[in-house]
Amino acid sequence: MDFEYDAKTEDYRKRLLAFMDEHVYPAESSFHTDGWEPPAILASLKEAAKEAGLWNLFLPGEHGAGLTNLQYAPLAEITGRSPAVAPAALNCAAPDTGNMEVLAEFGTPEQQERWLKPLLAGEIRSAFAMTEPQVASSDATNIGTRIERDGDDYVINGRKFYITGAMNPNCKVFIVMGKTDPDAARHVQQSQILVPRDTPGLTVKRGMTVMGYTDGDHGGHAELIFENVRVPATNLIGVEGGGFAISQARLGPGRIHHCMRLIGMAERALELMCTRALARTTFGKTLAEQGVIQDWIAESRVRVEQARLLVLKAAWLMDTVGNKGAHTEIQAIKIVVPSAVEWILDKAIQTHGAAGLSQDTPLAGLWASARMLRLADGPDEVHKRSLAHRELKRYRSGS
Ligand SMILES: Cc1cc2nc3c(=O)[nH]c(=O)nc-3n(C[C@H](O)[C@H](O)[C@H](O)COP(=O)(O)OP(=O)(O)OC[C@H]3O[C@@H](n4cnc5c(N)ncnc54)[C@H](O)[C@@H]3O)c2cc1C
Repeated sequence: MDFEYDAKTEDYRKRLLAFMDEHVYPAESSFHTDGWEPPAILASLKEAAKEAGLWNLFLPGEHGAGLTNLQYAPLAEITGRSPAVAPAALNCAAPDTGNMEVLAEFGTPEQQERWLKPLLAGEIRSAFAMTEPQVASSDATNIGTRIERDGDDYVINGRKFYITGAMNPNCKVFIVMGKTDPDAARHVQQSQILVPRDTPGLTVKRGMTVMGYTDGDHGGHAELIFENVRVPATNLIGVEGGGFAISQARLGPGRIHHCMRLIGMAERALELMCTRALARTTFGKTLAEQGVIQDWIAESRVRVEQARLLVLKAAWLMDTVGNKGAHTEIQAIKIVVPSAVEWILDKAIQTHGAAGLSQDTPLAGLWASARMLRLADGPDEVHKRSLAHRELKRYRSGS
């Protein structure tokens, strides 16, 4: 087993680390806004990233940088050190990454020309609208929004919430999941369709915070109302009834990208924890000399290494046996990594005392991100249920 990065990954890492020092960390304070608008500095960061050849790193194949998951993992980790700034600057931010993957894989040439091209160029943003406030959306078969065929159009009615990116005025298109045939078999009732933001009948009702944070450009989550929203039938992605299968295809990469970035968040938290522990003295000793703090530091290092190894294994499996073959490991990392990183952030906050809860360090915002990732892209319990089913299947008689 070879634990070294290959030459291409090393080259990207070196350039990305320099980009973080030169552009990303100095821009962080400009991203601390209470509003929903993307900070003005983002446009110049994107130009700098393009110039540095650090663009669309997440996307394998002809449309992106052509990196494998294993090559992208350590790079996404580095961007996770500043998750509100770096992924957006490099055009590697959710939910656009998943939407670009869907359009690259399932989009028609016309859909790719109209939406994928400007997304790849970083000219517009997009959102993915599945979750609904009225139903338990962790079970995607509950989704009730109707997408009904009417002549050459589809007409959409429904309500969505926590739709990431929708508060950003530059978010020009939504991929909406809804039911085209409620009477079909459970997993072929749903379809996905492209809805331009300015379509009549679509209302961005309100912004939704995450534990009080607007999430700015990184999130900007919103509640949406669809009232007789009419789009041409050619806006359907793939085939009628294919929505569930498309969701499954997008979630594998989306989940691992989140986990890769979480590792970077944990590394940053550990760095801050150690620096603070060495700098503060209580009761005649530095915090770094207190046994309990040493325990947190050691535990943090061990947990982050375990998490990283599991993420890298999942990435390697996605490259070698495909996303489907890596299903168990993708679920495993979605269960393990947000919790591990939430724990590390909690200890880093505690080490900082009151300052850890304030806007003077990035820790409180990072903690909220780790906490929300125990829900977003599926709650822990749902991943555990599905992993346990697969594990039990191995021992059922006759299987
Ligand atoms: C910050 C943030 C951003 C998001 N962005 C998007 C987005 O861009 N687009 C989008 O469509 N959605 C988005 N979501 C929504 C997210 O995907 C859903 O919240 C998630 O899938 C859970 O659905 P729910 O909220 O309806 O919870 P429910 O389905 O009502 O579940 C509630 C709780 O029930 C428990 N539970 C559920 N099933 C089981 C089970 N089988 N066994 C045991 N316990 C169970 C879990 O503890 C779960 O947390 C986002 C959410 C957040 C917080």
